[in-house]
Amino acid sequence: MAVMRESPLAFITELARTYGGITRHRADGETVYLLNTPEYARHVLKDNGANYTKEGTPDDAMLRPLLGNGLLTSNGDDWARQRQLTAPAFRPSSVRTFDGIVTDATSGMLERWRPAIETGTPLAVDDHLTALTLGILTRAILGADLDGIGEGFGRAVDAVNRCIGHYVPDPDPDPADTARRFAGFSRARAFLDMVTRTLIASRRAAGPSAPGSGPGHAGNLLDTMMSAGHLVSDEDLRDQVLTVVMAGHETTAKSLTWTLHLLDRHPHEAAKVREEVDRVLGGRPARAEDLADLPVCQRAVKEAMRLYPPVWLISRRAVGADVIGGYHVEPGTLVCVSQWVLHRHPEYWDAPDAYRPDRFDGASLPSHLYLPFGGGDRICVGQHFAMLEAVLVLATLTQSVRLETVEGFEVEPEALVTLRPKHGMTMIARPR
Ligand code: HEM
Repeated sequence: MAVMRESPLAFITELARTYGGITRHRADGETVYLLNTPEYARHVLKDNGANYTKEGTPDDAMLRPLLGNGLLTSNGDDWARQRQLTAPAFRPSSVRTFDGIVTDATSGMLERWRPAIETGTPLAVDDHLTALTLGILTRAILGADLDGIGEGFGRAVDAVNRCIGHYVPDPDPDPADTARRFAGFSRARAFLDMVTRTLIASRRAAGPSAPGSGPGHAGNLLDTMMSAGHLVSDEDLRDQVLTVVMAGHETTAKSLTWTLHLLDRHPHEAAKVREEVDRVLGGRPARAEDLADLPVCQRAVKEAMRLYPPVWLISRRAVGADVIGGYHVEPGTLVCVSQWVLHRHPEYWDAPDAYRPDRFDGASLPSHLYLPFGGGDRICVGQHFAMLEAVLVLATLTQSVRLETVEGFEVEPEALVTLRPKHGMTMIARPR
C-alpha cells in the first residue's frame, strides 16, 4: 500500500500493465476496481452511468466540506436540475464572449513580467498561471473584478488546495502539519464563503439590469442562475460559484503549465505554434473567432493533456450490482478510471510517452480513450471555456515571449487532486 500512497501513478500503471483491462486491489480496507480499457470506462461513465454515483467516493469526501452540494458533488435528480440550470452559461456560444477577458488578463500578466523578461529572472510560471486563470474565471463567471480582495481570494483558494490536495494516510505521519493545514482550510473556507455571499448579495441588490447581464454582453454564471428566480437559494448559488471557481482554475492552469513545459522540450513543435500564431494573428490580439484557425495551438494543448491529464483519476461507487469484464461488482464498490493509464496505454497509442501533437490531426479515437474532461453525462461542463482559455492564453504568450525551463530544473509529476509538477515550473521568459 505504501507504493500506492507514495507513487500512485507508478502503482496504477503497473497494475494495468501487469493485470490487464480490469484489476482489483484493496485500499483503505475496501475493494477497488481499476478499469483500463476505453470500453469499460465508457460502461461506467456513460452506458451504465446511471448505476454509478459520486456519493461516498474519496473525491466526494475531500470536496464536499468546501463545495457543499454544487454541480461537481451532487447526484441524481438534484445534479440533473443543477446541470440544466448551469449549462447555458457554458455553451460554446456563451463562453466565446469571454475572449477579451482572457487576452486582456494575459497581457496584464505579461506586463507584470516585464522586469523579469528584461533581466532574464526566472518566474514561477505555474503560480502565475494559477493566479491568471483564477482572475479570468472570477471575472468571467461572476461578472466581477475582485481587484481589492483578489489577492486574499487567491491565497484562500491556495490554502484550500493545499488541504484538499493532500491525502492524509492512516496513521498520520505528521499530525501537527495536518492540523495546521486544516486550520488554514477553515479560515479560507470562511473567507471564500463571505466573498461569494457578498457578491451574490450585491448582484441581487443590483437586480436584473446589472451591468453585464444585458443581451449581447458576456453573460455570467451568477446572472444565468439568478434568472432562474426563486428556485435558486443563496446557499445553492454559493455552492455553485465555489464549485466552478475551484473546478475551473487549477485544472486549466495545469494544462497550460504542462503545455509550456512540453513545448520548451520540443523546439520543433514550439516553432510550429509560433509560425501559426504569427501567420493567423499578425500581432493583433487573439479572438474567439480565431480558434478554428489555430489548430496547431489546439493540438499542442490536447497532447499536453494526454500526457499530463490535469484530472488523472475519476472514481465512482456502484449503486446496484454490475458485471464488468467478468467480475461481479457488488453494490457500494469503488470503481476507478484513470486518464493517466488510458492516455498512455501502449495498446492504443503509438509511442505513448512521446509528445506528438499531430496525432490529433483528424484522427478518430476509440470512444472514452481520451478523457481529459471525463465522459458521459458528467463530462466537464467547463470544457469549452477551458479550451478557449488555454488556446488564447497560449497564443497571447507566444506572441511576446519564448518560455524556457531553467537549466537543470527537475520536472516531476505529482498526483494530488490535479496532476501538477511537484517542484512547480520555474521558467525564464525570453522576449521574441
Ligand atoms: C483543462 C481544464 C479542465 C479539466 C482538465 C477539467 C476536467 C474535468 C473532469 C475530468 C471532470 C469530470 C469529473 C468526474 O467525472 O468525476 C470535470 C467536471 C467538471 N468541471 Fe472541469 N475541467 C477543466 C476545466 C473546467 C472549467 C474551466 C470549469 C468551469 C468554468 C470546470 C467545471 C467543472 C464542473 C462544474 C464539473 C462537474 C460537472 C458535472 O458533474 O456535471 N472545469 N472537469
